[in-house]
Amino acid sequence: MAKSLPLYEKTNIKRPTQKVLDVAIFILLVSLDAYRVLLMYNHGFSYLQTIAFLCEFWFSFVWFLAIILKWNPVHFETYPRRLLKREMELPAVDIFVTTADPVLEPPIITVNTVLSLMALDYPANKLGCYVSDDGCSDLTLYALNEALKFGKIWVPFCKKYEIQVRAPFRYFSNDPMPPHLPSSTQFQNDWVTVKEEYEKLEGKIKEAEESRSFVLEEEDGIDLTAFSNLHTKNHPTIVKILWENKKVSDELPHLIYVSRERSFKHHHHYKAGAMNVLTRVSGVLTNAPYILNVDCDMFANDPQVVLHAMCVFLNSKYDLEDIGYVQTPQCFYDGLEDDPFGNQLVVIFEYYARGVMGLQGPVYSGTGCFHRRKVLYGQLPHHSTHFMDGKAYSEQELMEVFGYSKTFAKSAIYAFEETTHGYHPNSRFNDNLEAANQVAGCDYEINTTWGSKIGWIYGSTTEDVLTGLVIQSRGWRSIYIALNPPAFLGCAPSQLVASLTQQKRWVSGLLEILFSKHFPIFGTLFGKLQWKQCAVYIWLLTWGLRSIPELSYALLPPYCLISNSSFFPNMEERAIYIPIFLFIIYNFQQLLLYKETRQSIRAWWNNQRMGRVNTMCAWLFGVGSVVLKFLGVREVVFEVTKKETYCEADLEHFMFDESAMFVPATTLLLLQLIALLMSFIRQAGRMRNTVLEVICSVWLVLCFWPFLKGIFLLGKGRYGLPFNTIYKSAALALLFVLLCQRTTVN
Ligand SMILES: O=c1ccn([C@@H]2O[C@H](COP(=O)(O)OP(=O)(O)O[C@H]3O[C@H](CO)[C@@H](O)[C@H](O)[C@H]3O)[C@@H](O)[C@H]2O)c(=O)[nH]1
Ligand SMILES: [Mn+2]
Repeated sequence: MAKSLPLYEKTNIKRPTQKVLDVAIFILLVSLDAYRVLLMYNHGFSYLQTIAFLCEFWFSFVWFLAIILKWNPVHFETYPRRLLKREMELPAVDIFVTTADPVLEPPIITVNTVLSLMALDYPANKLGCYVSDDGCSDLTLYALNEALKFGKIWVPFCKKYEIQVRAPFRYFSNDPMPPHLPSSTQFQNDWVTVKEEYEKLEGKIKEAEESRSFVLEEEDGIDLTAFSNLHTKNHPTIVKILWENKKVSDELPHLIYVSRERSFKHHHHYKAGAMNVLTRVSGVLTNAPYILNVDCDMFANDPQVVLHAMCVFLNSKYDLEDIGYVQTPQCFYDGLEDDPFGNQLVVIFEYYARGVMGLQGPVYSGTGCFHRRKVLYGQLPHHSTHFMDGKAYSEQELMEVFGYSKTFAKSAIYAFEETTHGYHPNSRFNDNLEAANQVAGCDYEINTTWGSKIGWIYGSTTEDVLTGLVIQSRGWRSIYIALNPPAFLGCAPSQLVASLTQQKRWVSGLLEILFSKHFPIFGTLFGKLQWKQCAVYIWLLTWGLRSIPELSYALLPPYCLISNSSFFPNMEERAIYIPIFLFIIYNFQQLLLYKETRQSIRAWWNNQRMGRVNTMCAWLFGVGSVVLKFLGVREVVFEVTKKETYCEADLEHFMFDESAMFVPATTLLLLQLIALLMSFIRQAGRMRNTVLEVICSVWLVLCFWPFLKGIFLLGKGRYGLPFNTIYKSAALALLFVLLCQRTTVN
């Protein structure tokens, strides 16, 4: 009987080769540590050996954490057809889309994401789509409203012909009609009409963007006066119901625009603040028991994705007791060939996310994630109705936790009970519009636990990881589902600077969590974070710290070459095989990962090179910005990534700007070159004692090759490194050389 068939199956993935290599590398690392200790034991203390030891010890520690993380990879297969066969009412889902800047995030991108979500294969009366606009732009509102009109032909078209890709810009991107589509004349006519309509929509939005003037027709019933003369960082709440579904399952889902109140007096907590506002606004309007959230560029690429997620949640009552959220991987469209900036994250999601799935479950990564509302409201696992933090709360007490809106407190009670259709199925939005405006206000959170215990947690620019950590510390598990083709597709930064800025923000955000009261070990000691999961979080949160040992280690070869010393075993010692094997096996393993995920050798090289560039540029500065934050000098800010609908050719080149981020990498490169040159002149080919140091230096030069080009292209527009960066780096490099020589004299 269909009813008894499970909605998902969990299988363990076997990766014996990877495991063997992982362990081999770990043994080699430990041997290297032991070698250093023995050396110092026998020959006395040395600064050089101590630094080398500390760095290598750190690398071994990180590797150990990574082994825990990757050890039990798991795959989840979900069966939406079986779900549909179970004759049950599907639960409502509120969908949150966040956008923050109409220039960096062009409205046409947001609109496509919204259209893909409105066209999902799920009863439309069960979906509510909320768009948060932190840019408070009438252009975004206008674009959404136009998109809604187009949606009225797009959604039926997609459903009628079972179109797979439901973001129109992707669907129509191959100009001729896709070959695999039905060939009936009716379809072809429809296809042409819909395409024309989409082009009109695109045209209208483009024109509005360029001319900054547009009119909403009277029949739209939307008043734009709220936007006139407002400051985008200081304005009242604007909530617009663009579409209210009249409980018809094949109509369009609800569509609501929200621009929360902003004021100079209140911190707005970036995306986390926006998500909390959406949680409350949706709470008083639809109050669906499940929440899906995506960034504005992450369109739904599999129309059945909600059904897939529901397979996990609705499989059995037992699952509902402790599954908090379901995360899909972040995948990107139009990735540049061979991933020049190493930001496609394929290996991270395939090996690491699947690995964590075998533990307490994936880390929440901000987009493409389904949460249960009551989990965000602070409920503990294994407590059904009405409980938060294990206690029953009255409406009055709920108002103390959730803020002064009575309507919201009432809705929270429904949320804890997790009724399938959400809140007050018979009321209309208009009845609660006032409450919606109220809960989106700046001061609403004062004296509540929003951002500290409930909702999206404040205090980090990677609010996603922090929120997931808090949820998992309460004992919730999470599930990772990786569909093929990917459930959501978004836009990865297509240029070096944007990519580094993103890395820097991630790293600072992660460190903000590491040095907060949410330090994962507390979650294990005082909460319900499993210890292996704790190791995963430590591995992740310490990303930025890695830049310090990596930088120190990268300085050792040039130091030795300049000062005519060595820190690796020399040719006469058998211990020389340790670093040699380490280097070979490590790179072989990495190559294998790229081969297994069907990426090219070039992609491996680019990623490993970007690994070094990221640590030396972005991560180091990420550490710096957190230090400045803790010194009270400057807050860490959330710099939004620029999004594009398509990528120009020629982007695979490194393009530089005036940013100080490029100084450490350029310095490091110059140092390797000077050191190689000096040692070559001094030893004239007799480099028996420093073979490994030379190899390391050459390897680093290869990693920073694009910077070398940047030096030669000095002044040639964005391809060259700015003069400023070069002379600062040269000065630093010379200083280092002088220091090295002084220490050898002594
Ligand atoms: O004040 C703000 C700043 C950002 N955003 C939104 O946050 C999302 C993510 O911003 P983006 O610039 O795309 O950052 P990414 O680094 O690409 O985002 C990843 O990393 C973030 C921080 O870890 C997560 O929040 C995201 O979900 C995750 O996709 C976008 O939809 C923005 O519109 C806001 O709503 N308000
Ligand atoms: Mn993004």
